[in-house]
Amino acid sequence: MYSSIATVGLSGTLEEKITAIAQAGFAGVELFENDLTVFPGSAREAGELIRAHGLTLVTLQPFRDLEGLTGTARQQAFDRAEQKFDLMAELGTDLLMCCSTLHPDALPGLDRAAADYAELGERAARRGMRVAFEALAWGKHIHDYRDSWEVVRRANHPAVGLVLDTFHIFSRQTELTSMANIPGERIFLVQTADAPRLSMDHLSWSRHYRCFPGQGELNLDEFMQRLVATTYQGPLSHEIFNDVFRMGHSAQTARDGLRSYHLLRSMAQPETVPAAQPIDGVAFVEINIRPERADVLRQDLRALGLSCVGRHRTLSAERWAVNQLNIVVNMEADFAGRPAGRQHTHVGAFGVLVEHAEGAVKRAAALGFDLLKPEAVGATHGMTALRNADGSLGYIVDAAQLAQVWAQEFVALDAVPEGHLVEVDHLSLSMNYHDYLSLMLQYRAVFDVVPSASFDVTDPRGLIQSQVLQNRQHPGPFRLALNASMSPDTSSNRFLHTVGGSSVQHIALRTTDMATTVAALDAAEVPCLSIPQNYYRDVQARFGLNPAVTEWMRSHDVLYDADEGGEFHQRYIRPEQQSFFFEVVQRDGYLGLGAPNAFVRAAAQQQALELSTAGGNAT
Ligand SMILES: O=C(O)c1ccc(O)c(O)c1
Ligand SMILES: [Mg+2]
Repeated sequence: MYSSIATVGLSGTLEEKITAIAQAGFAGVELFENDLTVFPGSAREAGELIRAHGLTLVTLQPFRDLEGLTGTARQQAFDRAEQKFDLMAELGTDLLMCCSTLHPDALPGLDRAAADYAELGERAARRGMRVAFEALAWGKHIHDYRDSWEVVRRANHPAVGLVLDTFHIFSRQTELTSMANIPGERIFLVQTADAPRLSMDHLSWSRHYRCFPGQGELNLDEFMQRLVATTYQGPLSHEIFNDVFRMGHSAQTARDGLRSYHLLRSMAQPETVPAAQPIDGVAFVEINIRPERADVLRQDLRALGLSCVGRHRTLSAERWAVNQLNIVVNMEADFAGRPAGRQHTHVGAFGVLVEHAEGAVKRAAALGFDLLKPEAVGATHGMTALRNADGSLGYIVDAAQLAQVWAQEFVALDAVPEGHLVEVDHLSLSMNYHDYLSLMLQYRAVFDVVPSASFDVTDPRGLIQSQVLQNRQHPGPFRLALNASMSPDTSSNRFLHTVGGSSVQHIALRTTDMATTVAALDAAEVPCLSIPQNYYRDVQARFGLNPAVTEWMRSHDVLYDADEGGEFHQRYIRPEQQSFFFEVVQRDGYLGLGAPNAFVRAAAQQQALELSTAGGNAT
């Protein structure tokens, strides 16, 4: 099998698409005919462009509405096909990909379709060409791969083969066991796509929401195993119709496409790549801050019960800790490997804990992800980092390495205190829309984490799409919320503008005793996000708590939720001040991240912003 991608999946002109595809390292490309139609040169020049970039032109696609016609309509369909064969000769490809018909006059019948394809195959063969037949999920008569295979089988012509497209197969929930009946050499093309599970018509779902394998929810693992069993040897070609991919950033999209291809190959041959490991928690969060601003942060950390337990031996950086919670306050003006263009205080890096860091790093490298090796930037801590699409770093670290980092990189100042705060509960990233699927792929491909269903947070200025990556064994120790918004003024996009790019927007810290943590924050006069009063009327009505409990939450701006696992309390501190902010949570068996409260938080942030702007206090 070899890598390929359809031009429809990228943004830009044909030349831009081909450049991005070649630079990412693909071997082949499917030419979507619209891209040829608007190409300013001839078909021959388009073919030369593709070959000059070292790519194989896998197929011209799609050819539509061939089978099931009679009389002149049938004749015209074959004439049209002959003209596409002329085009293919000039382009330099031998395969025409044909979709099952949507023609209003097309008649049903597998034998009729098989006879049409036998004739098309015969015409193609005369010119040294081949045709491949695909069942569209919304095909008029043929919308199931078992039927398209039956057409190919009955056509019984060496120049007629099958297309398997994972979207069409999974979107109709067709069983995969019948793949075992198809000899690998009769499959001429495999088109790979993933997708979120949505309930909408097949065509709209396919044309707008496809994504790369590893970004959606289809069972591509099983598909790949069954495909290997057929002994198929041809291209694995991503065919992705996606609204975000069409908007731009083709180089990044193409690179992700190749990573996704490596992921598919690893599903087919799991023994070739180290297994994905679960994430056991957030090892540390590193905050980049200018020295003159650090005192406010130190004050907040102290109020939260953290102590400054170490000073970096060579850099202007401090380690603050309590129990398993570690925050590195980095005051270096310019630190190698950090994202460019960030002005404000921001989270420049965080570390994720795995059992064997070396295995996870090897897996990430094998799948083609960008890694920052410590040697490359003259760092002595020994930790390799994934370079997140947002520019921040995701260090991969195991317990032994982490202990060594603290012992060797920092001069110990104090013992790590015990207190009510125990660890990072979750991180919430706000990112550019085009980074969303990129990060999703990275975490899901490298680690054994799974996404929650996607949901929309209603911000006063628009919707924020949100999804949580978490342990497969749920509830587990790791949760990473991904947020992105198409609306320019939502809280997540305001944050992007302030910080100068995607980053961690809030760090949620878990306390075992919210009342004590709140009292300590109040005693230290750490401001918290003011929650609208009406929220508590609704909490009281929904949960029927003791009114005194609700009143305590109201007077302390604590948010509440409960699910089948248990109760949840949250409080946001110093909102908007340092661009990112802390959240303190207490979870007593609760499974989620307080999603039902997210719209209240977004509105409260908007109100806080308006107040601070009106008062001339904007930071
Ligand atoms: O949406 C379409 O029309 C379309 C075209 C070609 C394909 O291979 C496909 O899967 C869908
Ligand atoms: Mg297809």
